[in-house]
This record gives sequence, structure tokens and C-alpha cells, in this order.
Amino acid sequence: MSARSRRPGTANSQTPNECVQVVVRCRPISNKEQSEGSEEVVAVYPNRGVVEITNLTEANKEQTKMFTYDAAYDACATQINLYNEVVFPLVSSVLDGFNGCIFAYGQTGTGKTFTMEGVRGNEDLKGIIPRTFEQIWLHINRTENFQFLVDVSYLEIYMEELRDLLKPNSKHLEVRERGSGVYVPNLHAINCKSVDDMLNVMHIGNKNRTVGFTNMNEHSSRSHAIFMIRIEMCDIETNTIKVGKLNLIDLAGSERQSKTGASAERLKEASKINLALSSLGNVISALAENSPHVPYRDSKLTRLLQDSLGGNSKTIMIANIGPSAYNYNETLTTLRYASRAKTIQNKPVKNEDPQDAKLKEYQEEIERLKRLIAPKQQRTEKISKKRQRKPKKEKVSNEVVQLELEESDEEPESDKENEAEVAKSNEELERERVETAKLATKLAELESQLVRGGKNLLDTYSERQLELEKKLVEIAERKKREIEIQQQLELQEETTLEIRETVTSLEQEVELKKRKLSKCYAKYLALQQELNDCKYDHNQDLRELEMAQNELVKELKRQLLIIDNFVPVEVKQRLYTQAKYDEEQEEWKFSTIPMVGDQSSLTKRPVSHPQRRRPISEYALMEAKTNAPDALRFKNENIVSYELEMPCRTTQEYRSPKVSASLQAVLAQAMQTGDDIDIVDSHTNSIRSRLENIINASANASAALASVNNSTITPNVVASVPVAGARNIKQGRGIASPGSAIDSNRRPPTGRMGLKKPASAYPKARGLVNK
Ligand SMILES: Nc1ncnc2c1ncn2[C@@H]1O[C@H](COP(=O)(O)OP(=O)(O)OP(=O)(O)O)[C@@H](O)[C@H]1O
Repeated sequence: MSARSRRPGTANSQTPNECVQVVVRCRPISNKEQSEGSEEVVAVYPNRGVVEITNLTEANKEQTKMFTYDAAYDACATQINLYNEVVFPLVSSVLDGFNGCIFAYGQTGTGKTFTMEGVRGNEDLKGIIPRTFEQIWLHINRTENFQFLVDVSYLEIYMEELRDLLKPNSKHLEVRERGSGVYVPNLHAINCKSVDDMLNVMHIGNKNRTVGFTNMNEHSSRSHAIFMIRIEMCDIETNTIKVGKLNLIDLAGSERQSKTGASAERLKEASKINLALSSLGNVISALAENSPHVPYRDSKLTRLLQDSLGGNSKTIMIANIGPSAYNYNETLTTLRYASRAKTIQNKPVKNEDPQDAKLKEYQEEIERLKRLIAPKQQRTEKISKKRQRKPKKEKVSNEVVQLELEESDEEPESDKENEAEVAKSNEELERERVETAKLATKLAELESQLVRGGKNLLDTYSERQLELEKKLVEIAERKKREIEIQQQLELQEETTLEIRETVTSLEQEVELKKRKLSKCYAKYLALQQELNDCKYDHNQDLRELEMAQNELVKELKRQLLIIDNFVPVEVKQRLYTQAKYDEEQEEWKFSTIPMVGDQSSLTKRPVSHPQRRRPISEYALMEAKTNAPDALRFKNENIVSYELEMPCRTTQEYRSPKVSASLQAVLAQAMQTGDDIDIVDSHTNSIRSRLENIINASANASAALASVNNSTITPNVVASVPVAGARNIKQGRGIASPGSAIDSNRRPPTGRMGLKKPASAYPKARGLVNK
């Protein structure tokens, strides 16, 4: 509300822009609607200025729509409340010299005429127009030292034609524009001097208004009716003039042919009504959107409302609606237009000392007439006074003539002449009398048109009534302020709610971010741990690699040492050239020696002499001649074919334990029979006897063996030899050939089983010695 322009109410010559005041009034559900079982879809909240409309048919759409206005009135609202709260301040402004406009807008049958005119003869149901008359005349009667001139006109726009409702047979009317605003030339205006005068004019006009029957309204207005009141006010003391103009408009209702059942003439009327209303809607939209072009010229109605919408006027729009679900769409359209109209800004300016003020003209004319009449009246009065003093007619006339002649400074010539003169002057006197009477009537007429304020105050209202009225206005003002405060409060609540929502969402965001943060921190810790682990692993790997590298370097050095010391230079060269590193398999490879049939390679390689040996070193030749065991290598040309020398030995030769012959025999026996044997040292005799038995048995068995040729023995003997404690000896760590257990001269198997035994002797010639 604060952001919007000032609402109308208080009059001020320096008035800033003002928004059109929009009021919604919802009528009660009609008997017809009730009997048809139509539901109520409109909810009005007068203390908040809110109207809600619910769509019962479309389930998927947003169910309830809410609109906020300057004021909202439900079915219970009384005519007087609406007037006091909404219209009274505007009429006060008009009485202060502003232009005002009140128009009722809405679908047919929603109560526009009821609101504007009310019910005739019912004091409580009087509408805005008659109440306005009362307010105006109450004001005039109260205002002292002021002269008022009140004129009213009444016209209708029927089928896009202007009609004078006070002079139905008048010629064609047009809307014109001039500096002070739009006007209708030749429109008949009736001067009013009281409420009754105005009421009479209204009733005369209403009689001439076009009304017809439709399915929606028994007395449907088929035209837009505009009741114009012009009040000119003159301050007698300062002689300043103000003019207030008030337009009270009862628009025809928008209607649907399907609902009104209009046909023929009614249908034509309806199309014109709808056309004018749609152009009014366009004007409202254009003004609401601050469009550079406002289509006022689209219809007579919008042209006449030009000052009221976006011009020099204080305006109230009363949007009339019905509560029935049957008219949901029309009601929604009205509410939307009303909502848009709220944003229209007007520029009301007080009409002070206007050029076209009739009151000034009248005052001047009265003055002129007064000036004319005054001397004549004086003369006639004088003569009549003198005539009254003379009893006889002739004498009187003679005397009068004499007096007149005296006054005119003319000298009497003769009696006859005198008589003629007297007759003439009598005629002139009579003429003058008539003229004066005429002027006096005119003056009286003019004076009667001007109403002097502050005359009939006590006749009209008692002191208590005035007090009551004041209180009513005060209450209305307070209610208005209450609505404004309520709306401001709601606005603030909304803002608070929004802020709260934002705060809640921010809190939620913070909470969410906190959770995310803690998650991220946990992740960070885990990653840090992982990183540390990785670092540790990496360092470990690095160390291992370093160690491996050191080993490899060592090995390389060793091998290079070997190569340097043991491989002839040319061979070394050849090896170097032949050796290629295979990237894929990551190993060194020797390029294959070209085969005999490989001609391409043969051409490249130098051909050796078939009979001749390859040249070798002198030392090699010398060594080859000796028979020393380590000179063998020089006897063969190709050193590559030699096995590599094994590293020096770090273990000792296995020496089998000394076993007595008898034990050996026992073991052999056991091997053959597969029996377990027990050897107990403490019982030497029994062992001995048993051994003897075994030896005998062995002898027998050898004999038997000899007889059984090729018989395979699969020994599976576990000998428990209690010599060095109880120990099981498993045979040969695998399957051994017979007799392997007793082959004590052989070296025990090692990890290098596949390798050939290294040469026991080292080439001392190169400086290598046994460790
Ligand atoms: N607030 C109200 N309280 C009681 N009755 C109402 C109210 N408003 C309207 N009505 C009744 O509704 C009927 C239609 O009202 P009215 O003729 O004023 O409608 P309208 O909008 O002027 O229609 P149209 O546009 O066709 O002229 C009338 O009988 C009137 O008495």
C-alpha cells in the first residue's frame, strides 16, 4: 500500500497522482440460482479487502484464487455502509472542486443498478446516486458565505449512440475534447436547487432509459447510463470560484448470449454492450501496463471515461460480482479487470477559477440587470408615491405629468400640448414598468438558480443528526485505515514468511553443507591416510627398488667385470651389436644368427675360409697347447658354448653316517619286507638274536630274489631309528630308485637341481681363487 499512490479521500490542490480506488461488492445468491442448486464459489473478507474465488470444476488447476482490493463487501453489506466508507470521501472531494467518477462494472444481474440507484422508495436500499444528492445538498446547506450553482445532466450510450435522457428528442450528441477535459456539447443540463430536484431529474431520466428483459435480469440495463452533476461554488468573501464535476455511471452488464438467451434486438444490444466493455477492458489494461497508447477512441464509453481513467479525476470502480459457481468465469474476469484497474493512476487537480464557470457569467448578468433595474425602479416608485398622494385621477395625472416635466426640465407650451405629452409619458412609463418587471423576473430567475449556502441547515438536519453523520464518516475513515493496516500487515507477514523461508532454507543449506563437510572431512582423512600409506608403500618400494637396483648394479658390475675379463674384445663387440633390448618383453635378446640359406644375411657377413680356423689370441694358443685342466676352454674356439662357471661352493659334501654291516642288513631286510623294526640298545641279546634271524631270512630272501627275476619292489618303509632320538625318515623326499637310500656319495638335492655342477676348479690365471 505504501508503495502505491495515495488513495482518494482528502482533497488537496497539490494532490499527487492517485490510483483508481477499486471496491468489490458481491451480491447475495439469487432465488433462481438457489433453486438451480448452484454452489457459492466466492468468499469475501471485508476486513482484509480480500475476495477468494474457487473453481469447482477443474480439479487439476489451482483451486482458489485470491484478490486484494481497497475494500470488499459481501452480501450482508448495507447501502449506507458502502456509501459512507467509499463514496462519501469522494463526494467531499468533488465539493472541494475536484472531478470525481464512480462507475459500477460487472456481469449482467450482479447489482450495478442496485448499487448505483438502489430501490426507489426504500430509505435503507437507496443507492449511491440519491445518497450523493443528499450529501451535496447537506453540504450546500451547511456552507455559509458560498454561492452554489448545481446543474445535472443525464445521458445514456445505447448501441454506441449518445442519447440525452432529459431531452429524448434532442438532436445527435457527440463527445468533444477541450483543455479542461471531455464534454458533450448541447447536452441538456437542469439546474437543481434541492435533493428533490435532483431526484426528479433522475427519475425522469430513468424513465427514458432503455431497459429490457433477459434471462439473467428482469430489468436489464441495455445502455450505459451517466448521471452528471456539476457544482460551481463561489466564495462570496474572496469571490473565488471552484467547480466540482461528478459522473455517476451505471454500466450495462457484460453478458453471454447462451446465458441471457438474447435474440434479435437484445442480441444486437448485447454485442454493442460487450464491444464497449471490451474496449473499456483494453483501456484499463493499457493504463495498467503504462502503454504509450491508450485506446480511448475505440468507443463512446471510453471517450467519456477518458478523464476518469488516467486523467484529471478521482475515480472509484465498483466491481459487482455474483457468488454462484454458474458464473465462475465471468466473475473471475471481473475480478481480474478490477485487480488491473487498481494500478491505474490519475492526476486529479482542483478546478479553481475555471474559464467556463457559469456562475461567473450569472453573477455578471445579475449585476448588469441590477444596475439597469435600480434607477428605473427608483423613478417608478417615486411617481407611484406621488400619485397616491392626489385623490383625483386627472389631477394626479396632471401633477404627475407636471412632475415628470419638471424632472425632464421641459417647459410647458400649452395645455393641449401638455395633455399629449402626458399621454405619451404615461405610455413610456408603462413600457418602462414592463421592462423593469421583465428584468426583475430575469434577475430573480438568475438569482434563484444560485443557491446561497448555509440557509436551511436547521430545517434539514438537527444538531444530533450532524453529530451522527460526523461519527459515521469517522468510523468509515477508521475502517478504511484498518483495511489498509491489515493489508500492510499481511504484506509484512508475507515478507517475513519469505525471509523465514529463506532463513530456513539457508539453515537447511548450512546443515546440508555441514553434513557434506563432515563427509568430505572424513573422506579427506581417509584420503590422507591413504596418501600416507601410499607414501609409505612408495618409500618401501623405493627402498626395495634401490636395493634391487644396487643388487642389479652390483650384478652388472660383476657381469661387466666378467665380460671385460673373460670375453674377448671382438666377441664382446659382436655381443654388443647383437644384443637388442625387447621393449615388449622387457628383456635383452640376441638377434638370430643368420642361417645358411639366408642369402641376404650372408651377403652382409664376411665369408670365412672353410679350411682355416678363426684367429685366436696368442695366449689362448699357448694355453691350448698345455694339458692343464683349465686350459680346456682354449681348445674350443667358441667360448659361448661353454657353460658359465658356477660360484664358489659354500656347502660341504654330504657324508653318510657309518652304519654297521648288521644294521645295514636289517635295513635292507626292512626295505624288502616293508616291516617296521625296533632296535633297542639295552637289549643287545634279543637284538642279536633277532638280527641273526633277519640275516638268515635275508639269505633266504636273496635266494628267493634270484629266483624271482624282474620282480618290482615298491618299498614303503618307515624306519624308526632311535639313535638320535625317535626320528622318522621319509624316503628320499619323493620317489627314489631302489638303493638310493644307501647312495651316500651323492650330493643332496638343492634348489639348483637343474644346473650342472660347477667346475670345482677356478681359473687361477685370471686371479680368481676358492673362498
Ligand atoms: N447487494 C444486493 N442485495 C440484494 N439484492 C441485490 C443486490 N445486488 C443486486 N441485487 C438484486 O439483483 C437483481 C439484479 O440487480 P441489478 O438489476 O442491479 O443488476 P445489474 O448488474 O444492474 O444488471 P444489468 O447489467 O443487467 O442491468 C435485482 O433484483 C437486485 O435487487
